[in-house]
Amino acid sequence: METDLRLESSLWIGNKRYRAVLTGWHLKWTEADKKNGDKKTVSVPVAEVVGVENGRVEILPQKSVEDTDKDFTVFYIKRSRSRSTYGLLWSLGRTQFSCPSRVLRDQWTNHLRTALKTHSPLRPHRLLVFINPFGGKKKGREIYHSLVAPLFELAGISSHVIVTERANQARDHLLKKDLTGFDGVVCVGGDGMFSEVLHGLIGRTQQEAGLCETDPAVTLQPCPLHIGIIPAGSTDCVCYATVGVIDPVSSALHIIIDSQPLDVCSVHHASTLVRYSVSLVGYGFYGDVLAESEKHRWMGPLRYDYSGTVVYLSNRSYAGIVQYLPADPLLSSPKDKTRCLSGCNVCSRSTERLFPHTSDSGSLYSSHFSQYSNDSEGEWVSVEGRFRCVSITCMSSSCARSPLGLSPSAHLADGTGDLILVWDTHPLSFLKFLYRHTSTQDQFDLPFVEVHRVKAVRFSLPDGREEEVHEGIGELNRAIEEREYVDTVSRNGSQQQLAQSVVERETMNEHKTVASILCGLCCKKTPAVSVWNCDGEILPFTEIFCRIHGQLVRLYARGIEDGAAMQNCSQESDKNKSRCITYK
Ligand SMILES: CCCCCCCCCCCCC/C=C/[C@@H](O)[C@H](CO)NC(=O)CCCCCCCCCCCCCCC
Ligand SMILES: Nc1ncnc2c1ncn2[C@@H]1O[C@H](COP(=O)(O)OP(=O)(O)OP(=O)(O)O)[C@@H](O)[C@H]1O
Ligand SMILES: [Ca+2]
Repeated sequence: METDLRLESSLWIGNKRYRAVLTGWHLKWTEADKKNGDKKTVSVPVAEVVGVENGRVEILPQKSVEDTDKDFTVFYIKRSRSRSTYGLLWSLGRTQFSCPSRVLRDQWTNHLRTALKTHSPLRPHRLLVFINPFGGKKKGREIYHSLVAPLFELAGISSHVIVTERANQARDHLLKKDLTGFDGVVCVGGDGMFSEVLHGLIGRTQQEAGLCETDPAVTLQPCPLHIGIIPAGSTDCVCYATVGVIDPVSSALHIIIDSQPLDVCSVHHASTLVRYSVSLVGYGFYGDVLAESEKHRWMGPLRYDYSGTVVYLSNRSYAGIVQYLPADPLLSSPKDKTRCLSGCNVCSRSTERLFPHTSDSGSLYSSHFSQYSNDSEGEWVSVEGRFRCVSITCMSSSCARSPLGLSPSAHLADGTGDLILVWDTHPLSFLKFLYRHTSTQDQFDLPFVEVHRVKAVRFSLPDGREEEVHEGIGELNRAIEEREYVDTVSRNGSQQQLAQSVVERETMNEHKTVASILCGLCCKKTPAVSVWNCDGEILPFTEIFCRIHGQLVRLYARGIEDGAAMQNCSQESDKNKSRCITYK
């Protein structure tokens, strides 16, 4: 294969002559008329070539085509360090080559296109795109059409675009409409839009597999369609934690070339499925911040800082019983100070453990899944007391507020979650814990903080506590519970019932806000229970059971690329290098 695709000739860039070589894995060009010591070689991995066009072509910021006979343009991934984050920004690199003849030009473009097909056969061809026109700064439509669509076109990807008109439209579409021919689903929006797509795709996959999502013991079927995220929301935590930067062009380029499995946590109450989560299932502080922030939506993203301050000053802690099933401690630890970066070994080994019959389990695209296998599990552990917060996260949950995240050493795809227990403590100590999230200081190195790598968690209230539940919150929960039940039944029922459930869910959201506002106004008492924050949604139940499903979905991403680590890649084999070369 390598020899078939090999092509070597002189090419011109501007008025300089280069020796260009296409091998199976790389396109390289070296200045020809320089002394050996001054010769610089640019090497682009074929896996990072986005597209090849005849003529002298530009794509961004505006498309322009000069249809000349002897020229061709190669577009590829270019990296730069981001000032504000740890990940690397990707942009579209472009080089225009001139050939001495049209025949040679056609030979180059044909060889390059064949190399792309051979080495990147699993790139998406057709995508379903949902744009939330109201997410974040309300720029979703503009971002997609000006920055993303031109890149998809260049990469030969066709897309069907739906601008949503209501909440849950994307989820409902994925649950019931024909998805034949689509390789993946892209959401343009924030974590809320991602969550809609996540629920739609997981639900659809289980329906088609005839599996019952409500049973926490069931091994769920991994989703065959990939999910892509174009960040255009308020927090964009899932994008930040899986790509390392909040940048629509970087994300569009990842959608074109990448694949990354992701763990998902299912949250259950009694025998119902409540929700799925990938970033935060949090009780106490984070639940209270979310509930408080719902009253101040008009503040935009700032509402979280305002609500965080209000909740911090209210100085609350909550009683609870936390039971957890520890993950195998020999595999990794949340305190091992490692980071899950692109090509992470812990995650690759987990792929082999979770799907042992997959032949190419370590490769970028392994789309066949087998049954979930239990490794050496420990015994359930139970702790009881008062907590400032109880958080479960399947990944680091890094975001702009906390660049290393809730659990800096958590892994995207190792089949485990991290349980963070913050025991009741002095307000200043708790502030110290919160503040450490904003720096590289270890938030777990505090005497009132525990962190455990887990596979499942159960939370319950101590005996008698339920009766103490604050009236307003109790009412709120009952109202939501009723509607959530209707919603769950409807998802497994007829289309008419499903349509009914959409109306019910929207009313439920209004009830949530009204009930919490009334509650805040009518009563100054500290509530005995908090609420759960599940990826930015308030859960209608206090007693829950969570289970981590290893690599249940796949994103168009590759995990965070670390600038420093990239430069250590120079000694890698050609195949690995294709994932870590830096362009200057
Ligand atoms: C002194 C500075 C302390 C800064 C503390 C920063 C901690 C930040 C931790 C961020 C964790 C994000 C987890 C991701 C959750 C997402 O799935 C979800 C959906 O988008 N977002 C939220 O629920 C939104 C939740 C947003 C939570 C923000 C909490 C902000 C706390 C501010 C506390 C200020 C205390 C000041 C006292 C004087
Ligand atoms: N057309 C629409 N009208 C109203 N709501 C919508 C629409 N489309 C999607 N939504 C809902 O809007 C919510 C927030 O959207 P999204 O996550 O894209 O933006 P965001 O700015 O990050 O959100 P948030 O302000 O909640 O952080 C989602 O939960 C989604 O269900
Ligand atoms: Ca994980």
